Amino acid sequence: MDNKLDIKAFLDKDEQKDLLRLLTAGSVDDGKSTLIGRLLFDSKKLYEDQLDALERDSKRVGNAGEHIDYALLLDGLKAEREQGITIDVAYRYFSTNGRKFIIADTPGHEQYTRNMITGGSTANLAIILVDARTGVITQTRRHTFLVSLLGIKHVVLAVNKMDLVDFSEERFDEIVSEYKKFVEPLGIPDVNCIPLSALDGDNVVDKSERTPWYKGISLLDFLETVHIDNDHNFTDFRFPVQYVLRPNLDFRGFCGKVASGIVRKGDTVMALPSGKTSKVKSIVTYDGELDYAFPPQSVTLTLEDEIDVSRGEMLVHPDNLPIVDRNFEAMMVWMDEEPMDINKSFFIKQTTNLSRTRIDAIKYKVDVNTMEHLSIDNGQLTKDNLPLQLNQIARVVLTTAKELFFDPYKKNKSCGSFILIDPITNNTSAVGMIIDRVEMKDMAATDDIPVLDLSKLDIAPEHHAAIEKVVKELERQGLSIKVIK
Ligand SMILES: Nc1nc2c(ncn2[C@@H]2O[C@H](COP(=O)(O)OP(=O)(O)OP(=O)(O)O)[C@@H](O)[C@H]2O)c(=O)[nH]1
Repeated sequence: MDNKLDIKAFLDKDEQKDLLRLLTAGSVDDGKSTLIGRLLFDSKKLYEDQLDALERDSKRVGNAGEHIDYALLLDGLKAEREQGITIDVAYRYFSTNGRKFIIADTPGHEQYTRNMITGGSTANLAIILVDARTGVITQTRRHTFLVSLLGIKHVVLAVNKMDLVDFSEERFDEIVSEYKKFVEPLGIPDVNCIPLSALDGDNVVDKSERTPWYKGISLLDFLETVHIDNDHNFTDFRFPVQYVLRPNLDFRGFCGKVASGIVRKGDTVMALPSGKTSKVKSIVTYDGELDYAFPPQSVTLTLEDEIDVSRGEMLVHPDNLPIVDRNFEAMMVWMDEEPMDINKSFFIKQTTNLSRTRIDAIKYKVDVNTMEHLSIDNGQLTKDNLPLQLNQIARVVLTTAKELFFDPYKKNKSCGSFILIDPITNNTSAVGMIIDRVEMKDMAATDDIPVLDLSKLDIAPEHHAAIEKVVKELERQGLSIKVIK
């Protein structure tokens, strides 16, 4: 049997490959488990005893008739779910010649929204499954909305069970056009639709002869080649200090993970909030010194001057500053069984910074199934407006006790996200994605970026470049404006 894993060769080669993190979402019975099982099986990442057990169990309890029931590979997870023991995200690992993959397999039901948020928080790509017979349904919309909220840039709509609609091109086109209509306003940059049969393996690893009208590539080919390097922010250098290393009086190093941007030896850096500047003397790692570092490398920076920087503070380039503020608006997902108590103060953790915070207002809640905004009276909770419950999403205004150094999430995931921690139970109460500081409210939200239409202004075209420069500067400060020429 050639599906056996050669552990030694696998480990030797595996280290150097690049990693794609993906999230799978679909509703019950769309075939998610079968698809993941098929990917593991066809990419030859199963042990021989697993294969024997799979064949045996398929005959005994499988749901796939004469076929091997690939979903049985994932049954451990299912059993847990049915018994309600854990509702955690299951992570699965496989690799091909080209890439390593980590699949976050999240349950599809609305009650598991928080699991999807957890599983998707680091994902590069989301596979959203639909059954070709039923097409786009409420869950498809909800999952796609959450994916857009998490800023996942690549989506594959996997139209599964094409064998049950005779591999009909018309049916596929119908589903794709309905999906595209709904997905376009969400602004996900890369959306791909693939007709599949997870059960028979069509277009999963190899292109299928049964869909000659489909001109794209197979799912695995796509996963192996999708370009994700540009998804990182290499522009805005942010170095949240994790701790200060001072083994003796001659050495003071600032340890942390490069959250975004690139830092080079000799760069002038500014410490926030003090505003003091110095030059990077060395970039030290466990494996030796580096000339430059980029995300997500963990490094220790030493500076030429003795400036005071402590844990939770940040090193940045002085000509490219984050927003420094105590107020901001964010989209927030409630993660706690305990509903939100608006009178309570929470801990907020954003990068390595920890502060106290209170929730000033809920601007609106989002109905995750219809994406409708459910407005709240004047931003305040009233007795008719129940506070946020588990899995609910809202646009909120927060005020923190200390200044935070942040970017809008759209621009910088690591510095634009935070969690709220309940100070009494220590539970993670909520996760949030920062939209902008409060003064610029309504400016950078996905649904209401202001538009500057140059063609409507009485300004000579030779001055447009100057205007664009101003707009770029505003963008750098976190204010998004769309310019139309
Ligand atoms: N005909 C056909 N059946 C499929 C296909 N993919 C999955 N199935 C069947 O659909 C049923 C559900 O598949 P699963 O993989 O268990 O679905 P799931 O989405 O993981 O379901 P949950 O884990 O319960 O959410 C099983 O009987 C599968 O054999 C397909 O491409 N074609």
